[in-house]
Amino acid sequence: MKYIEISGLYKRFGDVNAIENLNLYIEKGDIFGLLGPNGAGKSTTINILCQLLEKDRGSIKICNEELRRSDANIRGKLGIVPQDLAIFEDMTALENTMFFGSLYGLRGKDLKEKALKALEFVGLEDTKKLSKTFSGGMKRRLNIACGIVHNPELLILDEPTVGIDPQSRNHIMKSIKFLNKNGCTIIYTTHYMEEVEAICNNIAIIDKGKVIASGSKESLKSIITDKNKFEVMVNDITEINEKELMDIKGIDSVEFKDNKIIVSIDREINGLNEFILYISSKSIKILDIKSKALTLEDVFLNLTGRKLRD
Ligand SMILES: Nc1ncnc2c1ncn2[C@@H]1O[C@H](COP(=O)(O)OP(=O)(O)OP(=O)(O)O)[C@@H](O)[C@H]1O
Repeated sequence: MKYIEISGLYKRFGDVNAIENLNLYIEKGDIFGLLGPNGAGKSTTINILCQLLEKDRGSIKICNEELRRSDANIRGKLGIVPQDLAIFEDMTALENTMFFGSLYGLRGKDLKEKALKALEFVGLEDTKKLSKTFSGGMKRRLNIACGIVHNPELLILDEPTVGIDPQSRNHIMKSIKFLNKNGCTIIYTTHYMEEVEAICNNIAIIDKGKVIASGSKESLKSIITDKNKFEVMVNDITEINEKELMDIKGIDSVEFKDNKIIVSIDREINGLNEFILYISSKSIKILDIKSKALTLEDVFLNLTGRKLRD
């Protein structure tokens, strides 16, 4: 069932077309990844969806009903975890969570119980200190508790893992999967393709305010079946020139990591032969060659000619 359907969405800020004819739909029960580089239009899209920003034009339907401004019914079903932390530094975790719960109409015993449950869920139940003493990861987790306190049926998270430690990141990833298993539809925006690969089932890749590809992870990767990717370990990487490699016919992209070259090669043109000849011509030894799985980063690179994170 189409849960959310966005069609022909436009938003302009002065001279900047932040969103330009954006179309996408999200199924109920999805963990839907909105993946794109900085400035692609992710936050603008979800701010319009959350009614924090007015669209210039276009249609947003939730359960087949056109979203109207200040629709209280929809607001109650939505949980929002904004990119910029929305917590009060001079309040404790419980006070913050209860404050946001009260905005959603929760009161009394029910409010406190739900706030404690949300804090337990993000692993902050025992914290009595003021939020200003929290680490970045703890603040991010509190931000999530404030967004889920009223048990929303749709949770929108805008880059919730920016600048946090790996432990908090893992906690957030696990929490999102758990919420989803319990019936919550999730929209997750990020420019970290690893996160999208790890938790999302359906994805829209957006760039310059438009959806450039959408579908399941597998269907997106099948866009680039004409490429092979290899990881080549060599004894000395210093003599290898990126431009010379890119000049070899059939070589699509090259990346260097320690003493490894990660190279994407056109299947049609047998560039691997030429690549090996080039390496040998420099008297460099190949220690290992592995075939590598394609990633969403490769899909983005293939579609735009740019990296997700430059
Ligand atoms: N309030 C605003 N005023 C002017 N320009 C804006 C405003 N909000 C966004 N923009 C511009 O609109 C474009 C899309 O921005 P948006 O924040 O939606 O991108 P994003 O994909 O969320 O990027 P990021 O990951 O950096 O948050 C950018 O060029 C941005 O500079």
